[in-house]
Amino acid sequence: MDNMKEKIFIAGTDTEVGKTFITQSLINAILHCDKQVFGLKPIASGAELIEGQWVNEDGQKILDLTRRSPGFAQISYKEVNPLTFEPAIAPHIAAQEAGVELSISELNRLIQFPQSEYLLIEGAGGWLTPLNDTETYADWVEQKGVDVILVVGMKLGCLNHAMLTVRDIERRGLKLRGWVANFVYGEMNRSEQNLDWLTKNISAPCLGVIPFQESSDLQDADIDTASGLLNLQILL
Ligand SMILES: Nc1ncnc2c1ncn2[C@@H]1O[C@H](COP(=O)(O)OP(=O)(O)OP(=O)(O)O)[C@@H](O)[C@H]1O
Ligand SMILES: C[C@H](N)[C@H](N)CCCCCC(=O)O
Ligand SMILES: [Mg+2]
Repeated sequence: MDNMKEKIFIAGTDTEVGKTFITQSLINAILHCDKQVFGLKPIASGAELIEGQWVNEDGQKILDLTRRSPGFAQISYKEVNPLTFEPAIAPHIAAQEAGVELSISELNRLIQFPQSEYLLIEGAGGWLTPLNDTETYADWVEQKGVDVILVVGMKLGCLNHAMLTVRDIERRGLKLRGWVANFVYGEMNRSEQNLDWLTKNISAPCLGVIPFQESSDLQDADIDTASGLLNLQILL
């Protein structure tokens, strides 16, 4: 029986805006509600060889949390991150260099959505990250018809990045479930006014405002803090 309630793609206004941190925080929050959740990082670039396996940091972080979910303690790295490229560059270039096909059909071949109450899928880079010369990651999301949560990296320039992304998500007929303001770059001038503008201009709800976390390497405590600031009501 299909017990899947929610399938959500975590998009960002750019690379390094906190998609992984917010994905971890969402998984953590869902686990605290005693729900089953599986995190996927289908495509990752930037990896190191560990015991004969290419491992990406995002993939490992999402695997570690997913393994805490009921029934998923034994899942393998590849189940979370099937496509891993060594250099930390645009995935379509990394794939080309590695002689690996990166396409919608290849994603569909490699990824069978696991049976889980919640499925969170972290993208790579921004919304229109290419898969190849003709397809983007967003095209795959559109084909799968999954809902989207957008992580906005709060900085000067993010209003434009956020609205371009929101408009393209909506143009594709996808549902934007909400957005998260992540102060990943530290303080921002006129942050309140910027938050206010985003709130007025994005029709989907703001699920949380996450302050800059001081720890140099984000730990479980930071994930707990962010989880506590996320409003999951729309998902539960
Ligand atoms: N609120 C925050 N406060 C402090 N540091 C943060 C915050 N959010 C994220 N970071 C840090 O910023 C960096 C980028 O975050 P993260 O890896 O989650 O970005 P990303 O959008 O997933 O990037 P990618 O496109 O590579 O997947 C990481 O070092 C992370 O620990
Ligand atoms: C390596 C990096 N951290 C991400 N995983 C991939 C970023 C892809 C960006 C593509 C682009 O230029 O828009
Ligand atoms: Mg990431």
